[in-house]
Amino acid sequence: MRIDIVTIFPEFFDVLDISLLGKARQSGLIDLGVHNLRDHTHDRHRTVDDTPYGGGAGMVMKPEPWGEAFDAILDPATDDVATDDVATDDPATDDAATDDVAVDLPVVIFPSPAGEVFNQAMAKELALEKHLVFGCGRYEGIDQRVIDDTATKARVRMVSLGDYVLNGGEVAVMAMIEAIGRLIPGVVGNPASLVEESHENGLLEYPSYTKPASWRGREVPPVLLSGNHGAIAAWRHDQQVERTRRVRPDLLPAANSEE
Ligand SMILES: Nc1ccccc1-c1cnco1
Repeated sequence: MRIDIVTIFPEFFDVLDISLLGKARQSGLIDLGVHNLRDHTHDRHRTVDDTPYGGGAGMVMKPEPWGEAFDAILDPATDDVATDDVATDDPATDDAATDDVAVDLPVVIFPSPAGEVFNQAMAKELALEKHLVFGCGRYEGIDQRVIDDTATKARVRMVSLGDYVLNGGEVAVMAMIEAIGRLIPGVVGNPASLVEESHENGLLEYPSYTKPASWRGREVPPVLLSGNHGAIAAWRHDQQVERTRRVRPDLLPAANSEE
C-alpha cells in the first residue's frame, strides 16, 4: 500500500519510522510519503492560511498550496493507477467504465469533525486500498474548493475520530494509519491475534490474565487454568457480551441490549 500524507508538521510523522509500521515500511509492505504543505507555497512567508470570506474568527487554509500538493501526488504520470477517465458526478458520464476507474482511484481522506466516524469496519475497508492520501487540515479547516476539486480525481472521504475537537488532523491520521496499517497482510506477525480483539466480532474484548496465578490476593479465574478449551471459549464470549452490555450497549443489536 502507498500512503501519502500532506501536513504543515511533517516531523510529526517521524514516529512512523519505528515499531510495527516502521518494519512494514522496511519490508516494502507500506510505502510512505510525507509532504510538507509549505513546500507548495511560493511567497516569502510560505503562507498556508488566510481570513475567511464572510468573516468569523480563525483562519482558513488557502486552496493553492493544497491543489499543487495533490496534483503532484495524484498526477497520473506518477501514480500507478490508470486514471485516463476521471470519475465525475455528472450522470451523463457516469457509465460503468468510469465507475470501474473510480474504484481504482486513490482515496483521499480529510480528517474532520464534520466527517463520518472512523471505526474498525472502515479500517478494514481502507486496508484493501492500493493508495491512501491523507490531508491534515489545521486552523478552521481547508477551503471547500480543495475538497471539491480533489473529488474530480480521487475518492474523497471526510473522517472524524469522534465527537471532540483537535487542533488539526495529524493525530487523527496517526490513529487511522495505525488502525489500517496493522490490518495489511504481513504487517502483524501473528494474524490470529487480530481476530480476538475489541470490535473484531462486534463485541469488546474479554479480560486477559497472565502469570502469576495469584497476585496481591487476586486469583486468575479458575476456568482459565482448567485446560477445558470449550469452557474457556464460552467464558470469554460471556465476558465479551457482559462487558459490551455494560460499557458499550450501543454496539449490541437492539434485542440483546434490552435483555
Ligand atoms: N477537530 C479536528 C480538527 C482538524 C482536523 C480533524 C479534527 C477531528 C477529527 N476527528 C475529530 O476531530
